[in-house]
Amino acid sequence: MRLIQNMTTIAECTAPEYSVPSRVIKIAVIGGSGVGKTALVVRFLTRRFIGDYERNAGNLYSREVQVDGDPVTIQVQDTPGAEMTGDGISLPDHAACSIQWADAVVLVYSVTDRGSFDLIENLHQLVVRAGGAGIPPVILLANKADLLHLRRVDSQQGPLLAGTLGCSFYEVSASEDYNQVHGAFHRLCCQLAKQPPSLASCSASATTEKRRSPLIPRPKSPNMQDLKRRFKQVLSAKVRTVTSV
Ligand SMILES: Nc1nc2c(ncn2[C@@H]2O[C@H](COP(=O)(O)OP(=O)(O)OP(=O)(O)O)[C@@H](O)[C@H]2O)c(=O)[nH]1
Repeated sequence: MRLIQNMTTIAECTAPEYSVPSRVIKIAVIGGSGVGKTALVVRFLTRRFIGDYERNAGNLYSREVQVDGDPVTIQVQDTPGAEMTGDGISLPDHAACSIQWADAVVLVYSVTDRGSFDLIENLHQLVVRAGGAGIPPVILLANKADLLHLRRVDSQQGPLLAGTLGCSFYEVSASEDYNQVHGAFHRLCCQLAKQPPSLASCSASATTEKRRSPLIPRPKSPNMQDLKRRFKQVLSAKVRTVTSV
């Protein structure tokens, strides 16, 4: 019951009803496995940090928010983790499709995982190749900044890499700091919302449609139900723990 009340509060804060159709902004979140992609997306959209997630199958989350006073529907595509293999990078099909679909890409590594940092340049190349003439805006997020004792990527390396790639950089902690996470995503949304509809996405964006091959399946449909299910799972796990003590 408490959970439902909380969800209602979140919905009231961030998803008011609008009478005019809102602009749609599509963001794909890409990175190595376990870097906190899901945690970041859920933190941004719900303010909450949930410690445990099933391995990522690639959910699409959708929410209406206000950007500079205008209603905007933000769709955030969470993706399965990329990995480095002997012959290069292995990116699940779903993540590759998401790059084609998105208006903007959030590249994520964990400061505790050197391998995830080493993937970023290759992932950026994939984004550039998928974008063709119209490379989408990209931001680089270094997550898990709270785990100081486990740090494997120096704090100067992220900004340096971002400078080389020509994208903005944010070091964040999904677990400790909502404002950092929100700030990074929100600035990206503002940037996209300022672009004219022909460049940023609206429901029938010409640019996005051009980049999307008819053979590429669309990412999974909007899934707030899945979020609610996860909250319930976490809540019932906590209740079980309390009962068993
Ligand atoms: N300490 C700390 N842990 C985090 C942070 N972000 C995520 N985690 C933890 O890291 C683990 C992986 O987080 P996920 O959000 O599932 O990562 P993912 O990138 O979606 O993982 P895959 O689904 O395997 O691709 C979970 O145990 C999270 O609780 C953070 O900022 N700080």
